[in-house]
Amino acid sequence: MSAPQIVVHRDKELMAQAAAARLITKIVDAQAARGSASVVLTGGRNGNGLLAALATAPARDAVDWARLDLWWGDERFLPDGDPERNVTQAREALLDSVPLDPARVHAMPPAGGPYGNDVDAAAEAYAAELAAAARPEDHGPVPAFDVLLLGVGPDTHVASLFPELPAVRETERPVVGVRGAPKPPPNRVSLTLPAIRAAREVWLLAAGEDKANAVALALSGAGEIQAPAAGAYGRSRTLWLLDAAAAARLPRELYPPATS
Ligand SMILES: O=C1O[C@H](COP(=O)(O)O)[C@@H](O)[C@H](O)[C@H]1O
Repeated sequence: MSAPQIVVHRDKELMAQAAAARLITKIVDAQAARGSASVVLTGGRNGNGLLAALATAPARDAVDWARLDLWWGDERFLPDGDPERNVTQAREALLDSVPLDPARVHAMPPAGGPYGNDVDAAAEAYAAELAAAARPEDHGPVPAFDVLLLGVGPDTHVASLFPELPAVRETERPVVGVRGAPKPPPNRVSLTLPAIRAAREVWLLAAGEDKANAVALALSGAGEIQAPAAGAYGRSRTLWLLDAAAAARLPRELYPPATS
């Protein structure tokens, strides 16, 4: 478990640009060290903002896109191509404009696809895909992702792990089907906290005043069942990337005065 580090930027645009620059460096370093890199994407406003910033970042061509595995932390269980699917939004923000290897883009199964409307079967299939990619040195059923991105919801949810719902209590399976999510759509597929914690680095993104209470709660000792974001951490690093509005209710002593 790594203790959270907090970085606060002036506004959400700067936060997205700085996070994109940080991610480029991390991917390039991982590719230099291990030949390829793996990143878990998130949906939501801040995750898509980061991808859009990456699409226009001057250094984006430093990444060898063909040697990058992309996974998702969660997906809205909707038909393929639905505009509300996280993968659809990621394609629009970035993925369609870079030369990825399609075999390394690991989207979660859609509703109405090979698993029909069975969200549990879709979750099991994604768990099997992750297990097939895990190497012995990863010591678990999922790869040791280089970076796992998470948006933080106003209710402290991360991926599709919502406060008090069964998915956030899961301690064995790496991927679960979610029903009855309080944010539409109700059916989702999500990595669980154990799978999230397999990542080398977990980066949590939050911008805007509607996230201020969630950020303060998660970073002030709340339990992960009540505040799922509090249970999201990486093996070697946990980074909270915030804008000033989202950090507004954090005790000032929790982060250095830097912020640009
Ligand atoms: O529905 C979802 O919401 C969260 C947070 O989204 P935001 O727009 O409030 O930042 C997101 O992280 C998750 O991937 C997505 O499915």
